Formats: sequence, structure tokens, C-alpha cells
Amino acid sequence: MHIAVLAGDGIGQEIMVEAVRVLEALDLPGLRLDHADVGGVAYRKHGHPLPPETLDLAKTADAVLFGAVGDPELDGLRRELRVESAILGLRKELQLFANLRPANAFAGLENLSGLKPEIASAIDLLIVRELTGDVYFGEKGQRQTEDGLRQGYDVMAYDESEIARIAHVAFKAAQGRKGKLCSVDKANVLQTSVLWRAVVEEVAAEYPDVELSHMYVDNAAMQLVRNPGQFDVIVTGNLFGDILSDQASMCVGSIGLLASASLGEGTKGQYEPIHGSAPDIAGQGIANPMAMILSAAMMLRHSFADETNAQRIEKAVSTVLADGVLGHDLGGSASTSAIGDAVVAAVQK
Ligand SMILES: NC(=O)C1=CN([C@@H]2O[C@H](COP(=O)(O)OP(=O)(O)OC[C@H]3O[C@@H](n4cnc5c(N)ncnc54)[C@H](O)[C@@H]3O)[C@@H](O)[C@H]2O)C=CC1
Ligand SMILES: CC(C)CC(=O)C(=O)O
Ligand SMILES: [Mg+2]
Repeated sequence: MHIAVLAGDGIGQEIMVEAVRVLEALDLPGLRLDHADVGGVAYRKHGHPLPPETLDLAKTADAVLFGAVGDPELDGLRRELRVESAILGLRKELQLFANLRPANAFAGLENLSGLKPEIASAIDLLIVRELTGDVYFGEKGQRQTEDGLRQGYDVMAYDESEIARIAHVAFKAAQGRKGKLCSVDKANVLQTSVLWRAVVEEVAAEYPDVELSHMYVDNAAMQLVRNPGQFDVIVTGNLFGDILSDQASMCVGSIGLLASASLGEGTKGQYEPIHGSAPDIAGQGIANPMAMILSAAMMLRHSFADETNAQRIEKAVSTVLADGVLGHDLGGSASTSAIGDAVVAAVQK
């Protein structure tokens, strides 16, 4: 069980400490954790946000546990060196095209999300976000128009094989859940989405047991707040999935609660919270480590087929939240390490 531990920047460092403590508390046989620099930390030490030794470790390890990258002091770096390029680079290099972002209600948090409690408590959905295409990876740049105006561009493009492979992941996920898949696009305006919808329909023929629907992304954003309980699995592109998952996190209660798994064809995966480095709270010891801890649970499930320990972590997190050990993001006063302590104690019970 060889894990590359890439804590990254800002609160990434703080929450990773807690996730590692939880993993160590499980007494996993053969657990080997190798740490490496990524993001702004890596740029400052090695001159690149994704140094070759970090990439090598990520490639040779069985799985990657990733904190977050992002350092406002380095925002002016040229595109290839922007610290966020490290995460995009890892996803591309490791061919992790499927990002699973589950969002489910936690007992005790029903009153904290801003939604009516009966609406919030019905949340049990999975966003399947395509991760290696779309505007993040299309041709991009800045140029001058014929009128001499500066113009920025990012090409949105998906080919049919990219759409089909993420659709298969989503249909299979729906088969293992409530059998409902909603494909989210903007097919009333975007040609990329017209193709997306057509290919998802073609793939649907192989999954007659899954009920497929389509929804425009603007409506989906609204429906996530109006009635999130209507969704089982959502499949969508990179940009829409990025935005909708941050939104879904607040329907549950906080962005500090949502984990994710980035997967490819094999068992290798990268596991990370959906949030970023949160520079506004970094260094204060108040970041919520639950998303990072739950990402470690997803790692045990997907990369090591260790459902027992994945559930041990997930149950511990639920218990700690239900007991009212809440971070500042949820209106409580528990510090990052106090939340970590509580989860460690709960997994050992
Ligand atoms: N996967 C990654 O590495 C990601 C990196 N980023 C980068 O992170 C930096 C900050 O980006 P933002 O847009 O501010 O997004 P962010 O997700 O870092 O923070 C958004 C807001 O949520 C709060 N927040 C986030 N995680 C939290 C946690 N665990 N506990 C409590 N509060 C939490 C922050 O304090 C902030 O107010 C940027 O450089 C951005 O590019 C953003 C998203 C993902
Ligand atoms: C650098 C961004 C693409 C990361 C992000 O916001 C995400 O993956 O959710
Ligand atoms: Mg995001």
C-alpha cells in the first residue's frame, strides 16, 4: 500500500496531517507514505509546481493523496508555471479522466446548509465530472483582434471517445446506486454539448436498467438548491462539474466536507478534497479536515478495495459530526487538529 502524499499549499498542509493520522490509526498492513512537494511549495523549493521527482513518485505509487494547490503570491507566474497547473498536470499524466464527487447529507447538519432541513437531508448524489478535457485542456491563449483589442480564449472541445468513456463510468455508478443518471450540459447553445448529449444517448443503449435524463447546466444549478434529492448520479463536463460540485457542497453544509476520487482505467487514483488551498484561512488551524479524511476513505475503497476500512472512516466522520464536533465553517469552534483527534478516536472505537 504505497501512497504518494502531496499536501501542497495553504490548508492542504494542515488537513493532510489529520488524514495521515487517521490512516495510521487504522493499522493498515504494509502502509507506506512517501511525501513530496507540489504547487507553490514546490515552485519555491524546486522552481516548478510539479517537479519531476513528485511526478515520478505519483506514477510509481499505488495511489496519490492530494491536499490542494494555490498560492496568491505566485498568481503572476506564466501559464506553464502557475501552481494550479500542477494539479492539471497530474490528472493528465496519470490519465485520471473521471472525477467522482459524492455529496450526501450528514445527520446533525440539516439546519446548517441554508436549505430547508427536509430538503437538505434528502441529498445523496454523486457528481461524475470529466477531468481531462473541456476548456481546462483546450487550446488557450491571449491574442489581439483585428481591431487591436486584447482577446482571451479557451477552446471547449470533447471528442466522442472522451464523452463515451466518462458516460460508461457514470452509467456503471448509477447501476450501483439508485439507477438514475442525469447528464448535464448546455446543448441549447454549445456544439460540444450537442455531441455530448448524442454520445450519452448512444452509450445509454448498453444500460437499459438506468433511467437517463438530460438537463441544462443553468437549470441544474437551480435544481441543486430547489430539490437536490431528485438527483442520483450527475454526469457532466470538466467546467460544469467543477462549479456544480462546489455548489453541492454548500447544500450539504460546507465545502470542507466534500471528498473526491480522480480515476482512470486501472486502480490508480488521486484522492483530494474538492476545495482549494483556502489562503484566507491558511495557517490559523481552523480548516475543516473532513473532506481530506473522506478522500482517504475513497482511496481505500477505489485503489485498495478495502471497503471495511473505508466505511470505518466514513462512519467515524458521521459520528463526529453528529456529536457536534464542528469546525468554524459549520458554525462551530473545533480546530483542525481537534476534529482530527475526534475522528482518530472514533475509528479506534
Ligand atoms: N484542487 C485544488 O488544488 C484547488 C485549488 N484551488 C486554488 O486554491 C486557491 C484558493 O481558491 P478559492 O477560490 O479561494 O477556493 P477555496 O476552495 O480554496 O476556498 C473557497 C472558500 O471556502 C473556504 N474553505 C475551503 N476549504 C475549506 C475547509 N476545508 N475548511 C473551511 N473552509 C474552507 C475558504 O476559506 C474560502 O473562503 C486558488 O489558488 C485556487 O486556484 C481552488 C480549487 C481547487
Ligand atoms: C485548479 C482547478 C481546476 C481545480 C479545481 O477547482 C477543482 O478541481 O475543483
Ligand atoms: Mg473546483
